[in-house]
Amino acid sequence: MMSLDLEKPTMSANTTSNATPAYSIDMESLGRQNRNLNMADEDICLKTEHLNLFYGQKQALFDINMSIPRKRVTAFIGPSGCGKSTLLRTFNRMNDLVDGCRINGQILLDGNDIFDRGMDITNLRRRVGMVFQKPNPFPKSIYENVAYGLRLQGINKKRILDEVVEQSLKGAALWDEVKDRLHDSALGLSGGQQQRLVIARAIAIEPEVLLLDEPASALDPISTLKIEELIHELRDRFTILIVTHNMQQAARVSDYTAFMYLGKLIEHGDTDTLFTNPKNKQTEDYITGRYG
Ligand SMILES: Nc1ncnc2c1ncn2[C@@H]1O[C@H](COP(=O)(O)OP(=O)(O)OP(=O)(O)O)[C@@H](O)[C@H]1O
Repeated sequence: MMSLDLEKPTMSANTTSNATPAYSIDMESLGRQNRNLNMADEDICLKTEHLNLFYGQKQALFDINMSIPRKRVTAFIGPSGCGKSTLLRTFNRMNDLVDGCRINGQILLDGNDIFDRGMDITNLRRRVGMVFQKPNPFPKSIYENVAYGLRLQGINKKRILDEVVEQSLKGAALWDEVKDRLHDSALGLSGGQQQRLVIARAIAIEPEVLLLDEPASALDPISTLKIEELIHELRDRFTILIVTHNMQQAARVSDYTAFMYLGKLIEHGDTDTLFTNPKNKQTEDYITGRYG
């Protein structure tokens, strides 16, 4: 069982410059296991190369170069406005929908540039699913929410839909709670259930990558815990990228963590090392609560 300490991370009282930093995250108490990961051994799913992003005149991302390993959980942390959500949204080209947004550089998904002219955006978004902060089920039944992506692909056979709906709801740890009311409106579910439904809808079409933009920040602590447990269960099937304001959550759920500051990627490494032995002073200042 993971720790349920979901409050804002405790900030360090020990901020004198020469003292041993008192890290605000106690990795041992989080109950996570050190997985001894090494980026050099990983199979890379996504890679950014010299990625810059501008909203009009304002540059929001600066020369981001990072490799994201397949079937691992990567957390993005950093102070408000540092570009976490912006970066997350570039991976399925959601920023294309923002007026005046301009991008240069590359993002490679399985080695292919997602900005290539030949890239089919609908197919990209099928391969790279996204879940937002606020649960957004469609005003349809629970069943139809999960079946939605398959129906879009022209799959209407009841036997197949039934099977995928059941497997996806089980995969999202929601089946037991809804199996007797699959044809009721999804809007009647609690916020936490709605968020798991949205995750079921996302995984029903078997994406390679799941982008989670603060998926638990609108939820109560118990629902938050369920989402975190779900991320643990899904990590073997999908490459998961999660933006979170909560450092403890990042430390609990992720294999790798990326720390961003003012639109730059400051440090990216395995979560155990980043939270216990950061290489960069700015990362250390952030995780010891000196700013943010
Ligand atoms: N649609 C937009 N148009 C113009 N500027 C934007 C837009 N979206 C974000 N920005 C700006 O880009 C910068 C990065 O914002 P972003 O939301 O990516 O940061 P964040 O780290 O996710 O912040 P938070 O933790 O507060 O959600 C901010 O300065 C923000 O004001």
